[in-house]
Amino acid sequence: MSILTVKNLTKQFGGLVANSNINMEVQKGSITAVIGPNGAGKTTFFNMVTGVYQPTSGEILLNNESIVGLKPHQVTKKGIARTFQNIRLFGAITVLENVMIGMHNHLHGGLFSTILNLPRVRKEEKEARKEAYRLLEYVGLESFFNEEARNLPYGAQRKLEIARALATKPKVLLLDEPAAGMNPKETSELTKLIYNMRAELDLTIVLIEHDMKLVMEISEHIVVLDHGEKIAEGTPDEIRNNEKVIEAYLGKGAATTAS
Ligand SMILES: Nc1ncnc2c1ncn2[C@@H]1O[C@H](COP(=O)(O)OP(=O)(O)OP(=O)(O)O)[C@@H](O)[C@H]1O
Repeated sequence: MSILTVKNLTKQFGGLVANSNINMEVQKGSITAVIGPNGAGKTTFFNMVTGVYQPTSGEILLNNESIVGLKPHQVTKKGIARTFQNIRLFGAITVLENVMIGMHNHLHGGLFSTILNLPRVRKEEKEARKEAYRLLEYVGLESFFNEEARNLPYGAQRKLEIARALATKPKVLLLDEPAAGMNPKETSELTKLIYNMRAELDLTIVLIEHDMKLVMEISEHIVVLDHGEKIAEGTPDEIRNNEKVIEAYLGKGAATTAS
């Protein structure tokens, strides 16, 4: 069953067509990768799905319901969360507080009740802290809970972004280059985390990634973009051996090196 469907999705920036008539179905519970050379339109695609950009034309359906026209926070509420290519954390507040920010979409206490320090709000905040800590444990960052986010090593900051995205209780998680800047040990931990999240949290995961070892190891389905167009899609084996993809992106050694 397709949880996320895009139909003829197009985005133009002036004369530049960043996404051209993209059609795609993301199966519920799958791990899908979107790959392609720099400038192929991958992040633009994520930006449309998350409401950051409005498409020039085309449809985006979450569980058969159109999400075109929604603002980013409304898309988050519908169940799509993301991380960013350039990490976007609040550096000067703690790791735990960064995760709590991800929760504000489903907390009830408004400004007035917060100012009045109502018992209901205090209780809610206490529970939010507990839940945030639990998410930090889940991604393996609990020992950093009281650190300022900017003091975390790079790989840990990437994991913190994932914890914050999980705090919004998503159905679909979009990861934009989650392994960028990670060392091999961190990448292998990340691979495990992605697998576990999908299995344990009933998630569908879509990732943009240049690390082909990770992509080939983890994805069930791969979509390849080049110059804004979808040039191929299929299983890792099909993509690894696809002439067009080898030509545009993977290079000649791909069939042997990224296995
Ligand atoms: N806000 C914008 N205004 C104008 N052009 C843009 C904008 N956002 C993206 N583009 C252009 O759209 C094209 C696709 O960019 P995009 O960032 O989606 O590529 P990408 O595949 O994510 O690349 P990378 O792998 O380098 O992150 C590029 O030519 C880029 O310069």
